[in-house]
Amino acid sequence: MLGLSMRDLRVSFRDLEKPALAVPALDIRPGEKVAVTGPSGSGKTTFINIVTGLERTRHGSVRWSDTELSSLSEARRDRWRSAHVGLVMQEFYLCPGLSALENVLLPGRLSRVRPVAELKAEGLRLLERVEISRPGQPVETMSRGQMQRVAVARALVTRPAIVVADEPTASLDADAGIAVANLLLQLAGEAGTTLIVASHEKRLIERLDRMIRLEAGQVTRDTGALQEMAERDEAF
Ligand SMILES: Nc1ncnc2c1ncn2[C@@H]1O[C@H](COP(=O)(O)OP(=O)(O)OP(=O)(O)O)[C@@H](O)[C@H]1O
Repeated sequence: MLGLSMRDLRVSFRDLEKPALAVPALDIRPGEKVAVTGPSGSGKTTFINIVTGLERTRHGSVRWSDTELSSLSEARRDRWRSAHVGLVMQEFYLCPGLSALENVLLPGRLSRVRPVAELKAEGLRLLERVEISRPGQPVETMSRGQMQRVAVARALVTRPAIVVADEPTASLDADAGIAVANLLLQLAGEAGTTLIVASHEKRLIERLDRMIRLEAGQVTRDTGALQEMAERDEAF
């Protein structure tokens, strides 16, 4: 179980007057399910890239339990990510020419975190759970909803402590989007995974424990923090 502690984070890009993301302090508990929302350009993808180590932290601290991401080289961040993070992106990033099962097994095979036979059994189990009945079907012949369900199975196959999804329902129609969201929440819930989802989808957001809203790179609302404040006030 991994929790996040972010302090004094600032992400700036060249030609941008203000930081794309500025977060003085933010904590996410192990196993917490968090939505990150906000208008276009508010910093959601930047947030996702920082917490997964896809983007290097140059200013401030981003710590997942004992691992300080800002002090790791790119190669070490890549290794840490393949051991601990399952990713679901808007554009699935599946490999055409490979079957659903082969796609699901790919990140696990590369990171070698589990023996191949175990990985394959887990891959088949997850594909069944996401209702993919033909594991041998080439992914390029699947519907978009099916492709995203394969991507969900792939994100979970190594039993990562953290699952991060960037707009996982955005390129799907409403029904397929809800089906994917349900599966993501269900499977992450069963595994006790810390879940961070950037999304505009109201029906997804309202089912998570907490909502962090970003505007122009700043946290303008944090329902988790509000809840904690209310609990503290009650204790007085
Ligand atoms: N590599 C980069 N170079 C320069 N500016 C960048 C870069 N990446 C992001 N930005 C800028 O940082 C800001 C935040 O972008 P980000 O992609 O995080 O927003 P977002 O909330 O995910 O938006 P959307 O909902 O449209 O995907 C934007 O102003 C964007 O143009």
